[in-house]
Amino acid sequence: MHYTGHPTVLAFSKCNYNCLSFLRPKDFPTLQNDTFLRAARGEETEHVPVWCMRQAGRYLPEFRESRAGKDFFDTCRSPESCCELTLQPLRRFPFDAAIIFSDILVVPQAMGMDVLMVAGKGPTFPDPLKEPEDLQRLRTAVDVEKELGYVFKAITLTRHKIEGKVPLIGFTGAPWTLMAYMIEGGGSNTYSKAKRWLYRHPEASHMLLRMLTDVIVEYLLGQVAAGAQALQVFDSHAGILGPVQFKDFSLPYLRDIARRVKDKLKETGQDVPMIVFAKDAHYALEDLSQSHYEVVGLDWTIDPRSARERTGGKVSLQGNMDPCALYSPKDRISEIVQKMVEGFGTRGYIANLGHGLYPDMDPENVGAFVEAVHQHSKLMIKQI
Ligand SMILES: Cc1c2[nH]c(c1CCC(=O)O)Cc1[nH]c(c(CCC(=O)O)c1C)Cc1[nH]c(c(CCC(=O)O)c1C)Cc1[nH]c(c(C)c1CCC(=O)O)C2
Repeated sequence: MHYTGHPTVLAFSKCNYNCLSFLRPKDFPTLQNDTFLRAARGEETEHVPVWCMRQAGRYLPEFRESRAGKDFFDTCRSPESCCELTLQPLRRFPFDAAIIFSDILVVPQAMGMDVLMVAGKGPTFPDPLKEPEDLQRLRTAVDVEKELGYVFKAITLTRHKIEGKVPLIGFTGAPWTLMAYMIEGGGSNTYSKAKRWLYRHPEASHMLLRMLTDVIVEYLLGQVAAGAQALQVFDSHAGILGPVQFKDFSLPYLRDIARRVKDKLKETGQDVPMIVFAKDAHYALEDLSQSHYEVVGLDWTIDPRSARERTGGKVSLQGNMDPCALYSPKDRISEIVQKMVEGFGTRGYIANLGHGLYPDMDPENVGAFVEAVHQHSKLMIKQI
């Protein structure tokens, strides 16, 4: 990493994590490209902003090199590493936003659960929640600053090091998605252990979801205080629920998170756009567009025009190219992007993929995607 310029940052590079406290969330460099923030608020832009979920990831050789031989969660706990990994994609592509490198599973860790990242298997909980009694194992009053302060430090450091080029997005997992991991113990095709709780132990399920919601609200507020300029809530396993269970076990908590975060931020005169990404929950689009989030993120199973109709202009939309379209030749990517942007329209729209980038994707094609969004949208906006 090259630390240049500001003397405090220079000093920082020589010290370790423990002496980061002097690096306060203040005097951040002026934001030069606010296209993403304007689009989130439905304001006019000169081009459609674009970023990719998992833009800091294994498809980049420099990411693989930085991560080599290091434990995943040790990397998450190192603000310097998180900062470097967040900045890597920005050095290659003109993305309009950065997302802090971290993971949604740091929240269950903060609540007292062990989570390991096992190569070839993914996230693994050695001791998942099995029965409602297991809720007693969780910390009741989580000291978010103490348990997750390392994420806040990573955000503050990164916001300085981005030098105002683009806004920095903070994020969290949604209560249902985190609950699913905590009970399942890892990834699953059916999430049937977690869904079993919903049918068999609805009260305990709501108790766990409420506990998660309380931690998430504080966590998101801490991220904003540390320098996050937008927030995304990932409900990656929303689709497995179906409309009835989503309305009962996910939506109320997603709403509660947005309302509580916004109410608190209003007290201090802050306004930070919030994005909800409930993957495969197309059945809930109408509800999601009235859930206090400025932006609704979409996976690729939703047609852009019908998403616009169903959300009735109430929110900005983000998404939703099939990540696998990046396996196409570059001219085909450009055509697919053009259709997508035409479908969504250029106002109140943030281009993204419908889910994260995969490790075997060609960085050059990611570059072609970003360029196509900028190029087509600039032309379309000029013609309006
Ligand atoms: C479900 C979920 C997780 N983590 C996350 C989600 C929600 C988004 C989604 O639906 O994908 C969120 C996440 N995880 C990561 C980010 C970083 C920011 C970014 O998008 O660039 C974000 C936003 C880094 C990461 N998190 C992870 C990686 C890859 C592992 C590595 O770097 O060694 C990255 C870049 C690990 C991870 N962490 C998780 C999974 C399923 C995996 C993949 C495991 C595997 O493929 O082996 C849990």
